[in-house]
Amino acid sequence: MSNTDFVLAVEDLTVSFDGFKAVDNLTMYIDKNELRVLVGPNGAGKTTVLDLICGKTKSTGGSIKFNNTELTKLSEHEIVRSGVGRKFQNPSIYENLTVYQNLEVSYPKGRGVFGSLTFKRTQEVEDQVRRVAADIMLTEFLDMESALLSHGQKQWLEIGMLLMQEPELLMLDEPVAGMSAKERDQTADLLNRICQNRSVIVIEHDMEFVKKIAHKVTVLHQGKILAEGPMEKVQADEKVIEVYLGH
Ligand SMILES: Nc1ncnc2c1ncn2[C@@H]1O[C@H](COP(=O)(O)OP(=O)(O)OP(=O)(O)O)[C@@H](O)[C@H]1O
Repeated sequence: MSNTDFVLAVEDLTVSFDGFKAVDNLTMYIDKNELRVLVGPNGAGKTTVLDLICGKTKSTGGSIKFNNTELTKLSEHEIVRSGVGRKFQNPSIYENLTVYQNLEVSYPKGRGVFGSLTFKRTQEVEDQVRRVAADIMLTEFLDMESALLSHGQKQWLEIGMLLMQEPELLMLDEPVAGMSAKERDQTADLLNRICQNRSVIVIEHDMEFVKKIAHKVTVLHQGKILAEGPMEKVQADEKVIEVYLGH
């Protein structure tokens, strides 16, 4: 495959589990600073696509290029180090640590030219913690034990822990599940802010929320792309209404 200007180029990606193709010859391109939403009925293959990109599941065929580096040959750890962050549905924060400490422990080790100068490094980490805390709306809560945060704030904290690593591609699986209407709106603002300097892929079922965030929507069905494009176009697509939106 040739090189592209896309941050992520997925081409002919396939994975089969005992002969069942959960992802079937999928081709999809994500731009720099694009926020793409994956939608589709249960079992369409959305989670499996993210699992393939982050290396949790190995593909049977096809290619995944991130900044023109082939990911399908790398380990999960190497994929994280190359700049891909993934958030699963359930928050995995350290409940007994403060918000500050959760962010601090997520700062990549061995980063930065001041590695040997402790005070400079400390300042570097502190600056990054404060920047991220502002992004995730938790500046006022930095000293609070994380167990005391609301469900929505815990989700934001986990996004913040990923942002500490400054990923160039961030993937989120149903980030607003269980959130209040207000928290959903705040999360939409948060995602619109953070995709200004990275690409983001979100799996989401809540179409009102999708409308607020999506630059483009990819509709998956039986491991294949049923439709792709701006929300208005996808929403008006007969096939999409039939297999997904009509329900
Ligand atoms: N490791 C696995 N082994 C066998 N089958 C799997 C595996 N992972 C996923 N599948 C199957 O692949 C299909 C796609 O699953 P996937 O979880 O990707 O769908 P989804 O679109 O994310 O659905 P949902 O909206 O329900 O999360 C399902 O039929 C699922 O049972």
